[in-house]
Amino acid sequence: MTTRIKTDVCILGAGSGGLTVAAGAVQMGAKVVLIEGGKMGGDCLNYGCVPSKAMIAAGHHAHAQAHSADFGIANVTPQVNYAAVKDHVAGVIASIAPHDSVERFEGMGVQVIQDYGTFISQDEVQAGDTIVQARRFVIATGSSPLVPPIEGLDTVEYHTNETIFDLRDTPEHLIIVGGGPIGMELAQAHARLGIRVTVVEGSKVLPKDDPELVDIALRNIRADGVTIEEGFQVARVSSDNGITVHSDDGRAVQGSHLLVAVGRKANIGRLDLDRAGVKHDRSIEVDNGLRTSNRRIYAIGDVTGGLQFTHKASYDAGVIIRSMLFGLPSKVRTDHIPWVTYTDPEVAQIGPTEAQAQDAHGDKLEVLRFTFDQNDRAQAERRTEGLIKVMVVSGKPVGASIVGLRAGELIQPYVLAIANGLKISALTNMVSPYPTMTEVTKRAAGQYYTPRLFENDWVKRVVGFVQKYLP
Ligand SMILES: Cc1cc2nc3c(=O)[nH]c(=O)nc-3n(C[C@H](O)[C@H](O)[C@H](O)COP(=O)(O)OP(=O)(O)OC[C@H]3O[C@@H](n4cnc5c(N)ncnc54)[C@H](O)[C@@H]3O)c2cc1C
Ligand SMILES: NC(=O)c1ccc[n+]([C@@H]2O[C@H](COP(=O)([O-])OP(=O)(O)OC[C@H]3O[C@@H](n4cnc5c(N)ncnc54)[C@H](O)[C@@H]3O)[C@@H](O)[C@H]2O)c1
Repeated sequence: MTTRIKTDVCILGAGSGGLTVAAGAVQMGAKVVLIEGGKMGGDCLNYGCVPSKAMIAAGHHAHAQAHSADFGIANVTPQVNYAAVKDHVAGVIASIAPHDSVERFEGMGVQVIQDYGTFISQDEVQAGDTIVQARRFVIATGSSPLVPPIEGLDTVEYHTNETIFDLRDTPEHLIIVGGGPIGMELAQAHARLGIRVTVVEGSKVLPKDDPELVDIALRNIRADGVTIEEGFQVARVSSDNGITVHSDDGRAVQGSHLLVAVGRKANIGRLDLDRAGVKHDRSIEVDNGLRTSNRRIYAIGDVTGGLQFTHKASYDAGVIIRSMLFGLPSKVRTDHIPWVTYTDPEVAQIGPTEAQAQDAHGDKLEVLRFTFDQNDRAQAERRTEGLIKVMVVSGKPVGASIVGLRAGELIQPYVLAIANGLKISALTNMVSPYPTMTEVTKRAAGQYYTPRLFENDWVKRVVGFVQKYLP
């Protein structure tokens, strides 16, 4: 028997985006229905950010055991139990899961339906036996691993981010197809756990980041034992001697396990978007207020393509809550969205890279640089390999790139500055506690004033003159 529900807001997908809308909307007084077909928490909690960062943490501990001699502590070969590492990963997911659970959201007053939703008209969605009619819908159905039609791939057992965290048998040699953030984070984590790893990448590794910074990260990743084959476009996979991947130019790599990490595809297959009047190609088209071609329907997060990060999905949620609940105009922006690849060292970016800023701003661009070897805390940690670049236009930072220990934390002052349109002086006015790594962010900003104050004849003449007459 079919049940009908009328509500203010109906959200499809309980990942980072959908959960943020649900929690915000219900706590501000809207009637909310949340439809989730898979696991509460979506990709980030179950197959993405959380398990990958938990694996990286395990890899970090193993690496520290093997690299302590410089601190006067004998190196030991880590005894890694891969299945126990996976228990740790599952434990971390389980500890966060209650926060995203059906119970917590029902406790807030959200009606949760655990099934996949499909539009049956312009203002109705069916999920199982329930039809939901809503004033506004939010599509937050995320993305799935893209598995390209590579010849022979279907003849071998391969993993994606949806299965690799459940693998408990230690791979002897893991081949990773794709040198994007998923590939590189998991490559280094596995190598540090003592597993032989080869990354095969069709073009260049981490192509969206500044190549000068990527080179610094890659030196360390290679030093951890990861073999990286660039310009290796996988054209065929065969099952001779385990698994062999073949490039389009005749190279081959043979291994025991295969992880495919070559990008994402938007989860739109089950939605029947044409019936809802929602325009789409491979992802959902939205305007600058995140509305689809059906004005009652918004789309947020990975399903819209573009920047595919948890914090972007949550940010989108904030943008639409304003227009959906209060009827106020609300526009999305992306110039202040950072991203971090959690390799060691981390690579962090906000705004344009140096090359992109050069194209956009030409002569108006100033690039400030500061290296980690000038930071005392980095010296104490023996982590002096690192670089920050800040792209400045008319006295304001428009972008920043950092590679180095905890770059993802260090970029935050620039995230604050760019989000609020602050001048570079806002960073130099900051007094950083000594000795902290974050001092590099202030010292980089300080480079803006170095030529203006210390290499300036006019300043020198004024100081000389004032000194003559000062009592
Ligand atoms: C390995 C990996 C590591 C990552 N690491 C990071 C990181 O460190 N930092 C970062 O910011 N981002 C990271 N990401 C990206 C991040 O996971 C995504 O950007 C984020 O999860 C997107 O959130 P979302 O709400 O758009 O979609 P999702 O989290 O994918 O949630 C969508 C939900 O919708 C459900 N659904 C789909 N179709 C329907 C339907 N028809 N009806 C009902 N429900 C449906 C799905 O089951 C899913 O639960 C990582 C991704 C991967 C794969
Ligand atoms: N730290 C983070 O924030 C984080 C971590 C992981 C994932 N993510 C998100 O997930 C998204 C997807 O990550 P991803 O690494 O799967 O995708 P990606 O698109 O960033 O990288 C995929 C790589 O695979 C390569 N490739 C494609 N086909 C190939 C082939 N046949 N042979 C060899 N190489 C091939 C591409 O050249 C590309 O460099 C990211 O763009 C990001 O938005 C974020």
